[in-house]
Amino acid sequence: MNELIKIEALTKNYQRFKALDGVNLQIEKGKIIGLLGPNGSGKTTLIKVITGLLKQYDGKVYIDGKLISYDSKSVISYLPDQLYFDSWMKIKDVKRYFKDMFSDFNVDKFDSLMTTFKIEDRKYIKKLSKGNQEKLQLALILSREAKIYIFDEPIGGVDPALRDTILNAIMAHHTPESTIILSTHQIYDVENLFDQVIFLKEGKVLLHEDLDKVLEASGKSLLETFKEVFRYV
Ligand SMILES: Nc1ncnc2c1ncn2[C@@H]1O[C@H](COP(=O)(O)OP(=O)(O)OP(=O)(O)O)[C@@H](O)[C@H]1O
Repeated sequence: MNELIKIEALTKNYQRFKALDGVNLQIEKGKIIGLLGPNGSGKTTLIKVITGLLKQYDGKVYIDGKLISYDSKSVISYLPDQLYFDSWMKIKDVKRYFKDMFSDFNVDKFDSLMTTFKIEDRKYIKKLSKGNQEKLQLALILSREAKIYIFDEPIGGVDPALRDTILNAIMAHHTPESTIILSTHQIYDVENLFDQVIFLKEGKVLLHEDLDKVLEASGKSLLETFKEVFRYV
């Protein structure tokens, strides 16, 4: 089965505000997908639904062929953008925690990523720089042998050199069996990585298409296309 995520008529209201409005999506395996849209378009809300953090909504969400449930977490590797660690925790503690929590957590992969990122095990997480915290988060996500990897702004607020390191690590760990969903505003840096893009606007899917087709139809870069589609009046 090629379909890893299927979403039918998904609507999410926050009180009377519609954050997601009748979203239908089918996401296949083996893809790298850019989830793009302006501030407030519903990207994080959609990610929270797919990852099971938000449970109150209308519509149906299937993960790996089954209606979303607590078990769906076993095929999705995701960390919320705000990570909360106790002040006593060192990297080796969070590694142990992940090993206990997720049977698919690959310790060797984690250690190798931390070596690549030059971060030592005995460091306190709270004392890491923002960039190193981003790298730790990335290593935790990538070290699971999951089917779906979701990144919400993995390169927000990091320097351009680190951006490349992070994007290279994501690319290096991608397999034909897994799908990556990457939400970002840094379109210029990532547009060559995507197989497909999803444009969200005011809670609706404006476009879900192969990147090649989008570029061919517009005759412009993805960044230029994005700016044109979402231009503020
Ligand atoms: N808990 C909440 N209560 C009320 N409104 C919310 C809540 N969470 C999100 N919203 C609203 O829902 C809309 C979609 O928010 P969401 O965070 O999904 O957008 P986004 O596309 O991820 O934005 P950004 O690019 O700025 O991160 C926004 O208008 C936001 O203000």
